[in-house]
Amino acid sequence: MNVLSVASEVYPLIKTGGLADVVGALPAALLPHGVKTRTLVPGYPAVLQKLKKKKKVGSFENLFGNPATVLAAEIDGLDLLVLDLPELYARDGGPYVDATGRDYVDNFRRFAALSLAAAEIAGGDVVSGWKPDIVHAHDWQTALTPVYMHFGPAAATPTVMTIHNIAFQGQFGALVFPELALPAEAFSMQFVEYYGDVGFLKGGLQTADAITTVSPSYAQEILTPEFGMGLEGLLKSRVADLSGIVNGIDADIWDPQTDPHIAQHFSATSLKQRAANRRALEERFGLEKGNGPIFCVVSRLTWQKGMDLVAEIADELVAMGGKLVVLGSGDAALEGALLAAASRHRGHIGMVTGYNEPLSHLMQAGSDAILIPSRFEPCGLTQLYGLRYGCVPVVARTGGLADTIIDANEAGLAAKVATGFQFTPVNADGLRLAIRRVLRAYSEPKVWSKIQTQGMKSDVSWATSAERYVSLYSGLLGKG
Ligand SMILES: Nc1ncnc2c1ncn2[C@@H]1O[C@H](COP(=O)(O)OP(=O)(O)O[C@H]2O[C@H](CO)[C@@H](O)[C@H](O)[C@H]2O)[C@@H](O)[C@H]1O
Repeated sequence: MNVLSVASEVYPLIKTGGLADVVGALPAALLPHGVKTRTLVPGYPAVLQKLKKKKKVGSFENLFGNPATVLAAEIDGLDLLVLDLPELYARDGGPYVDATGRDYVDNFRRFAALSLAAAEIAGGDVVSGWKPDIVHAHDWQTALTPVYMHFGPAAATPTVMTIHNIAFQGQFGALVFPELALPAEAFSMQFVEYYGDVGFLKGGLQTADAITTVSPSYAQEILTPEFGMGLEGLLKSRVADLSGIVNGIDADIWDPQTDPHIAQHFSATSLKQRAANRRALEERFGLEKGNGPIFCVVSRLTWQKGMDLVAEIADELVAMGGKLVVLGSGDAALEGALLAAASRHRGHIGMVTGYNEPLSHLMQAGSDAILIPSRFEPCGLTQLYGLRYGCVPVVARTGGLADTIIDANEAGLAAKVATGFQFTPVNADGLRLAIRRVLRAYSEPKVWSKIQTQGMKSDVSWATSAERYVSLYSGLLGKG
């Protein structure tokens, strides 16, 4: 089976968040099942620079007014198609924002072009000798793919639309519609019209044959007004085609026994070796040496991720005997509040702002617990990395966090299945209580190491979820 996966980012070429990790790791997990994935991404400078060998395999004379080339390349086993269209993708900033952090004004065109290219490739006339059996689009940036396919040459090819985060919907003013090269009838309730605007994700959710999101709990939550963010009605009407498949992690990249970014390798049977990573972390963040637990945060600094709650309880965390290290960037006010906490508690709270992949590995290896107080979380990956690294997850009971962490309550401990701490309600009081529970468990080394080892033994691989994607794809092909 051939799958065309289309996304705006893919690890290890370009990453701003968890989407890239998933798009980068899923193909290898599908391969043993006979599913061959080609991944189409935009030719941002960061992507083109990293490709050693690339071969032109197709072209467009005119994609929204510009010529474009489709390049084929391979990196770390990923079979890539890269849409080289300098007028839209050769920019100085990131994939979505300019160097000053503002959204590119032509994002609708940049990602409509990616989606249209995917639809044309699915039609089979662009990359000679290759045509996918299934097209899998990820998030709003590629959500017009099934819409273009519906009105184009690949109307019969089954499509899957995956929601990684419904908060980002790709909503643009109605004025952009004439520029999208869609027939007039597409500006209607059944397609892209969304409260009088154009909704990219809305169009994809209307048109795709199957809709998935990245955990079973989030699949339920987005049917409610609290989490559906305006799309709950549409999703309810498509509930028969909606499923939640939990993310896995790339167990080769995130392996404490081989990780090149950590100070000392370790496993569930050599947890003492984690100490060298703790020392490296203390040094990196200027922490005083001591025995209390080190909590870490590796996150975009946003309201979604509950980072205001971390800032709010930081003083008490230190007063209770804990230490805190934070790696993240995002909202300036949240960044300021966390930096202020770090300067109030030098030696006890450390912060590094920005994006730093190697440091994120050391933090999982050297901290005792990872705080994830998200207000909503489609799946979450950092708690899965935490499980694998013996860095006990302390999570809000929501979405994929609720699905992947087993609470260390008495029953969970007695049954030897507990892997972390869940809390609700998701507010400062909830987080405070959770931290108190962590400190109590940490003071009993036997209890603590049991939680760590149980977490390290839990299956965070892609194996089960890859099977679920394969049966979803097969079901769609069977439907014909
Ligand atoms: N400053 C920093 N430096 C280095 N690395 C950093 C970093 N900040 C974050 N990261 C990394 O970025 C990734 C974040 O992934 P998440 O799944 O936690 O959230 P995100 O909201 O991006 O993803 C969305 O999509 C994914 C994929 O489906 C869902 O799991 C999730 O719930 C959804 O919100 C992790 O790999 C993390 O280590």
